[in-house]
Amino acid sequence: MTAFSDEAGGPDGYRSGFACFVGRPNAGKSTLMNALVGEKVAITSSRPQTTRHAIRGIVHRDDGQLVLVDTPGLHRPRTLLGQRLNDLVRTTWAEVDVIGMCIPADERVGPGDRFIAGAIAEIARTPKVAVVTKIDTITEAQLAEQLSAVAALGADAEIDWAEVVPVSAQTGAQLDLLAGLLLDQMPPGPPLYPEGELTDEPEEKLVAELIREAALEGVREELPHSIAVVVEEMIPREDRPEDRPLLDVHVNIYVERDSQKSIVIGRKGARLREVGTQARQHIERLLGTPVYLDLHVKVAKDWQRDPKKLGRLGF
Ligand SMILES: Nc1nc2c(ncn2[C@@H]2O[C@H](COP(=O)(O)OP(=O)(O)OP(=O)(O)O)[C@@H](O)[C@H]2O)c(=O)[nH]1
Repeated sequence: MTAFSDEAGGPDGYRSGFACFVGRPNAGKSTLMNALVGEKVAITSSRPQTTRHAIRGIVHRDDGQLVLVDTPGLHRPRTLLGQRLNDLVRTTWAEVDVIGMCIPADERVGPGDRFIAGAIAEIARTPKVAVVTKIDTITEAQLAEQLSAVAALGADAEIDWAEVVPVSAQTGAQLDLLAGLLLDQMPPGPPLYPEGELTDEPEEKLVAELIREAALEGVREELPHSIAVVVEEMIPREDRPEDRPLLDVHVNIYVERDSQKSIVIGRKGARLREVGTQARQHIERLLGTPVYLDLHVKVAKDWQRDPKKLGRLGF
């Protein structure tokens, strides 16, 4: 008997993978994730990113590792960026190993829940667990009723719930059970995040994309493909109080010509400031942390035609 299985390279019976929680506003997602992880983990204080998703926290157990990732909310998309964010939400859903849908015990199942159930139903291959939250607020009889409403919600959306689990993040009831059931949906494998190991490049690409979108907004005609965005550095600001982290994000925006540089910067820098404000909000939403965004506009002459420059710009 060896301590590690051959195929997976992890300890025997050990599972690991990604989970995300969805649910309408106020469903108790954040409270649940914090309770599962045990303590508030600011994304900047531990940034073991190997996916492009913001990691909310990691549940370490003897039998496995559960990585909880954050998704921004699904919106009615009004802009291209909004559309992007929705795509991002769906991409996250499709890439995790299990989706937990939170439904509060103390509110009737409604249109908001049906909208989300319909959307996750489209992610056909990913197992879905229904989590009835805040059960400390209701009686057993009410819980029984809510459980049948949740079963009906699944049936209507053609979701086959892998599990339906009532929990309370407040009292801690059934949290351990939930973690175990989520872990059951994970593939066998070694821990995904050995402590201290970081590779956050893919996340930086995503941040770069958000900035590029914001920079192109309104000037797409003038500089269709002439903008490249490179995130030079993302580092947590030192000497910040633990509950008030700040992530410094240093970014270069490359254009091909001086004339394009002035377009991006705008009159007295007004446009660039606007781009920064807009992009920062989206980045903060994505990463779940306050961000200081430092944007510089540089000219890389004809970068689109220069293979060396293209390489440096990440193409
Ligand atoms: N009694 C009780 N209240 C809870 C529980 N979990 C969450 N709440 C409360 O429900 C409210 C919403 O919880 P959140 O965790 O912020 O919900 P959310 O789904 O993350 O909300 P959004 O960020 O708006 O999407 C908060 O006031 C919580 O304190 C629980 O288990 N029991």
